[in-house]
Amino acid sequence: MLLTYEAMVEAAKFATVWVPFCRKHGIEPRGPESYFELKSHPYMGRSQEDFVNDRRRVRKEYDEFKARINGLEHDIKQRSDAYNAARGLKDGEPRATWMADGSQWEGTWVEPSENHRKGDHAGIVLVLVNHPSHSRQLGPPASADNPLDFSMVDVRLPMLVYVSREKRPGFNHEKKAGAMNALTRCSAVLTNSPFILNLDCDHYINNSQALRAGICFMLGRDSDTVAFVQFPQRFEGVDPTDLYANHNRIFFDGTLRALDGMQGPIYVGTGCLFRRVTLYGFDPPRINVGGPCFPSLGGMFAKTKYEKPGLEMTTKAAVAKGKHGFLPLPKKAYGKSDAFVDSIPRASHPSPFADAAAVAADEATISEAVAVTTAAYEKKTGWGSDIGWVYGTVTEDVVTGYRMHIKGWRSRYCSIYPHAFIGTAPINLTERLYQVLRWSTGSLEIFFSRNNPLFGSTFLHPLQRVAYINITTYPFTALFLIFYTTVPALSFVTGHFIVQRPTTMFYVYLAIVLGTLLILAVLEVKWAGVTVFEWFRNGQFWMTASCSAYLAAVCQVVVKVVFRRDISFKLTSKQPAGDEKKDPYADLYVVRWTWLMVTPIIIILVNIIGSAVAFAKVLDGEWTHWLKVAGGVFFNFWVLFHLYPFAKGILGKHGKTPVVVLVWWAFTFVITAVLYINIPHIHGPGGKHGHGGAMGRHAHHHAGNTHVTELYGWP
Ligand SMILES: O=c1ccn([C@@H]2O[C@H](COP(=O)(O)OP(=O)(O)O[C@H]3O[C@H](CO)[C@@H](O)[C@H](O)[C@H]3O)[C@@H](O)[C@H]2O)c(=O)[nH]1
Ligand SMILES: [Mn+2]
Repeated sequence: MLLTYEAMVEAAKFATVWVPFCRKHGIEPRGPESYFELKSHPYMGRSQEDFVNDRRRVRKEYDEFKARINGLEHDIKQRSDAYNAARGLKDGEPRATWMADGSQWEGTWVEPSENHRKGDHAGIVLVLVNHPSHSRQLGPPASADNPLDFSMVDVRLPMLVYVSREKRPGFNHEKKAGAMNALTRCSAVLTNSPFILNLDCDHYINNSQALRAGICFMLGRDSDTVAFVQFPQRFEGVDPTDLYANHNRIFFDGTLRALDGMQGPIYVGTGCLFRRVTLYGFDPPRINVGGPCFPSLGGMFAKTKYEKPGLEMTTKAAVAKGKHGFLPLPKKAYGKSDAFVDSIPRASHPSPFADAAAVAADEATISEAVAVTTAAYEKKTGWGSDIGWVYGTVTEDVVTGYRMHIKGWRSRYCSIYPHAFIGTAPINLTERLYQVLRWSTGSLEIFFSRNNPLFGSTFLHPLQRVAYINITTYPFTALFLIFYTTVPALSFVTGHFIVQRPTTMFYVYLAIVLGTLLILAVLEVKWAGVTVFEWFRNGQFWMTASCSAYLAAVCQVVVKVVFRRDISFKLTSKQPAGDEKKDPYADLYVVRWTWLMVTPIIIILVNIIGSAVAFAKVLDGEWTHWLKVAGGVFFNFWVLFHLYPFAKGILGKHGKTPVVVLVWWAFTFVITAVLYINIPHIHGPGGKHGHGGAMGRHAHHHAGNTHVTELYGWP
């Protein structure tokens, strides 16, 4: 949409001031919004006067820039109305949207019409800032209309291009994966840099050294087998108590970092630096994924060893003659653009063609760049399967990284401080549940696809395979969790218990499971640097997500696999901009009802009622083993403890007062207990049927009168 384009034009204009200013004074962070919000003293160690003046000036420029951005929508509309009026359009004639230079905008129009509406428009490639020169370019000294002295500063800006791929109704554009593939081809034609940084639209660069840090892992000794460098995702705008575990610390600082000791972290969609050729389906130059534990297991059964193509295959002459034999896939798999295919050897062997000035953004290049982003380009090619981002799942990231790992590529984890990139997270319960629903659905889709990690090539490190199996099957935990969180509490009501008299083996299993959990927890807290509080938050949100989103994901995927119905992708909406100043976390307690909330609510009720009934039975004298009852009730409370953030979330703005949840729960508890005692009911044995068990053993007989509760197992 023209709005995005013109906002980029404004940003490019502001950058001519902002970037040299940052270079001159070593400004950090480089995002102007976060920089100007800094509370700490920004004057430390800098030449006072010059800096203070420059800063004041840039601040003013920034405020004006923001005002222009905010006014854009209005300006574009007004300008277009003026142009359209000047042309004396009759009623019913389409009203075009006009660019500042007086030409018609090709993309989506303010008033949609044929070929100019969302999902139906031509492709557009517009160069906003062209290739910078290779040598330093100093700026102008201070002058009357420009008080900023840039005479000692390099003022070059990197190339900046607006790309909007062609969209047609009824065409599967493959969402983000499709967008990334179009961008990859487009950038190959325009710049063909050997490395690609991929950021979501809701992320920004927070540390100017991030790229350099990442590149080190790509260029260092022995790093030619590294396909991508993954940075942890960091978020801002999350409430301080991180009610729904948005920071995901265990995953980023524990899991991803641990994977670094094997073949490398999985690709998580954003904050990732790629080696371009790995996206083209190239194999690594060597296989060395074994690591210290399994030095030769990786690739042990591999039939073919990859050989690096001779450089003679990639010379200009050879390429001109159409010798594309060095390509890992047939030439036609890459699509019909010769310009694109010719860019591949230059990306895989950049040195002979180091002369990058050869790449010019002339008219022919631009029309080629548009051509590779057309909707039909990928028809009958390998894009989306063997080349580029992989299609067919809503979590294209995991599977794209996976396909590189099974070729024997490694990946690296790069965590730096200040955080390399920062993004926004959904702080609202509903959005958060939808987000994990999408992730868990995507994971299962991968499991039920040809990319099931059970069958991946032997180049995959054995433990890496275990990690991939875990990441594609974890939603199944929902089935067990639902059982664990309801059956014990229901047993209090019905009086039938699954575990009658735990055996020694039962206790041994229990001890092993608890011991493992404890070791894991210690590792996560001590080694990954996750605080104990964050650790609990993680556990709490895991239970919430598991009994709602994971369960729904399992159902959705079963429907997809059985009935072949497609799953729709909903963009995660983040907290709305606007009255941020008032309460930045206002969205946290906005309740939007969803079916995903049903199971957790049921589980909460079942556990409160179960405990209340048990309590009543003891009061009533029906049960005498009160200590054992207490054990079971404790387990119910443990479940409730995990669902506490969820309960807070659904209470909406009342949940802001922490005690309110507890008051509600206590109320339900008391009512149930009182009702149970006062309503006449059948005391005594039941036991017509047994429950199936995920508890390690089944009770084969129900001793009708034993009112004994025991430990039910621990989640
Ligand atoms: O049709 C689409 C939908 C999404 N996007 C991009 O995809 C990103 C991810 O979508 P978002 O709504 O921000 O989802 P999140 O849940 O925040 O994203 C996480 O999960 C996704 C699915 O696993 C990954 O793709 C993301 O990189 C990862 O940050 C967006 O920022 C967009 O840049 C598109 O380009 N086209
Ligand atoms: Mn996102």
